[in-house]
Amino acid sequence: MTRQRPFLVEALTILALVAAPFVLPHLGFSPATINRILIWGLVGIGFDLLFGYTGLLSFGQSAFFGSGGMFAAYLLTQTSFTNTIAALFLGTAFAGVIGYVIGLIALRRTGIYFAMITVAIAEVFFFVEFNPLSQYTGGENGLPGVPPPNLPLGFTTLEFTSNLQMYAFFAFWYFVGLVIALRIVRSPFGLVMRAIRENPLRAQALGHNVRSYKLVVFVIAAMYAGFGGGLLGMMQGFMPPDAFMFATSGEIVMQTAIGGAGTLFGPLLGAIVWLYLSDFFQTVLNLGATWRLILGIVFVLLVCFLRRGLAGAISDLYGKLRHRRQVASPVGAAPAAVAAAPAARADMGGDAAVAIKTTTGKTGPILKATGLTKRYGGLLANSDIDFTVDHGEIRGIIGPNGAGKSTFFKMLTCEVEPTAGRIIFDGKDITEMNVTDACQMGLTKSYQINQLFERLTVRQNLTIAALGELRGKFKLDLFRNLNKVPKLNRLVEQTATLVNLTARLDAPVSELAYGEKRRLEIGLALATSPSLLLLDEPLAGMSPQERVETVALLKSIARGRTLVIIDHDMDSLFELVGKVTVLQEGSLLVEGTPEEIKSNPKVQEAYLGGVYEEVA
Ligand SMILES: Nc1ncnc2c1ncn2[C@@H]1O[C@H](COP(=O)(O)OP(=O)(O)OP(=O)(O)O)[C@@H](O)[C@H]1O
Repeated sequence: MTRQRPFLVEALTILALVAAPFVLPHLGFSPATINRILIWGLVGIGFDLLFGYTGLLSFGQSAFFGSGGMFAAYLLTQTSFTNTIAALFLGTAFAGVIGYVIGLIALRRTGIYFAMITVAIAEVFFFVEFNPLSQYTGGENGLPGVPPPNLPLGFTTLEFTSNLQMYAFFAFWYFVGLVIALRIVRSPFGLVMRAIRENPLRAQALGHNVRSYKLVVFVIAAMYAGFGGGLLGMMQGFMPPDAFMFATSGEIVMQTAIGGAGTLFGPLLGAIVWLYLSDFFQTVLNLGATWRLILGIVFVLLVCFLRRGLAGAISDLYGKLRHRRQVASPVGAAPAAVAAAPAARADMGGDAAVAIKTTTGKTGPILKATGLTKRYGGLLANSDIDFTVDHGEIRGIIGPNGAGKSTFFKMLTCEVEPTAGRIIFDGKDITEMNVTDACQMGLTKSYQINQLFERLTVRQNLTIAALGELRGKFKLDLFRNLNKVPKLNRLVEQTATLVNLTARLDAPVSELAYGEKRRLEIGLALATSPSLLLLDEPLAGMSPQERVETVALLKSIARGRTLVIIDHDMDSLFELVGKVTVLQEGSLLVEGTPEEIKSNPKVQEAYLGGVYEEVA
């Protein structure tokens, strides 16, 4: 895994939080603005987990911000409740419950539809706060009289009444919120979140229950928002109804975009810029309503020119400086790289048999499909196919373009539901199963067109696949250290060795050559330790040299495994497989050994059209 300096980020954050109330006032920040920045920064951490790390753009945070804040304020102003910290946590829990219910609805859709549902939800909450629930929320008056935070210690009660005391209280909770979020993003759960952001369909196909992961992150983000809402009420001594306004959600989104999504610190930096400028334009320059126009222009400029936001720009600059320093002192850099290799080998522990499963010595069919049919409207992509694969078999599937090969694979891996027919895998009927459960059972495929996690490294890609195998389809291991998952490193490194990517483990996928990406595509499927692996055109798009290398690789992968391979490169395929199935126009034409297929007149006529004779 990547080398990290433990607690460096946390230590720097503490330093910055301690220095801020003494430094920022000299730069023109009022104490109230500084406190407000912390609240927005904290709410933004939750939003960043949702948007920056999991790729879910929600405009509904105002609903949770308002609900959590109102709940805490209601307890403290309308009941005999006096414990502010308990009220904050109850407000947070309330926001979490609401987040759970809304998440169940909103997460039924993805992309723009998900975002639009969250907009609608924010509006519904705004309406509900002002109308049916106004007797509890104070309607347009909000709830006045919220006490400042206090901490009962038994013998005395600490009161946080002055701006600086409140700052200390907010900074403490900001830090706690940050540490929790850092633990989450460094956990196996956090890596699956990034997988979902990059390629949710592949994450699903690698055995992760994407919907459950999304729901948990949605609830976490709602809880951060609810906690922030509670803090706002205490800071202002009044819970304002405009917490529920859509503008609240909009500001969280904009501040995160300015500061940099997927960084955790981005929302705080964005809040610093946003709140400072809005104060400056309104109170120092007295721009009247024009401040919104100018702030809008500043927002557009920042987002256009700093694509990864302020935090992204700072991290890019730091990366460049580090790179320059390494180039300037190559002697110092080399030993580190060299040292990494033995460490990796040591991690393999010389125990190559442990992680990736091979065949179990079973005999007989591992997969049996009968009458498999897929209809797309009027088009019959697959028609009444009977197909059996035995344990330990290496099967090839060929057929002209459009013969229905990929559709057939999609049905076998439960990516698409057959129109008719049944699929029995390892003795179990999986016809109506989903792709995640099929993968968990040990049936998966590599894709004809690469489906990788592009912005992550090779190691992270393989880790995502291996996590599905080692943790099951869902695990709430939010605070577990990714480096401490048993067998994980070994499984990742064994897979990298199998697909010849050991030297590229820490390279971002976007920097790989095409052939390397194709090998990683196979590696992702392999890292799930499938008992039956389907490879959809593994040689597609490769140069002749890459094909030769990949065929050699596939031969070594094939040892002790059960594989079905689709490919158009018949010479290579016939070298690899023991038996070939030929599809034509969606139907099974013939099955046989490569020699039988080569000489079969039906195949010659219907599929090869004599071409293979020429090649042979
Ligand atoms: N989602 C879909 N909706 C409608 N038609 C589809 C869909 N997927 C595939 N088809 C059609 O089904 C037929 C079989 O497609 P499929 O991709 O399975 O063929 P193939 O043998 O894998 O082709 P190739 O070798 O070019 O990849 C084609 O006519 C294709 O256009």
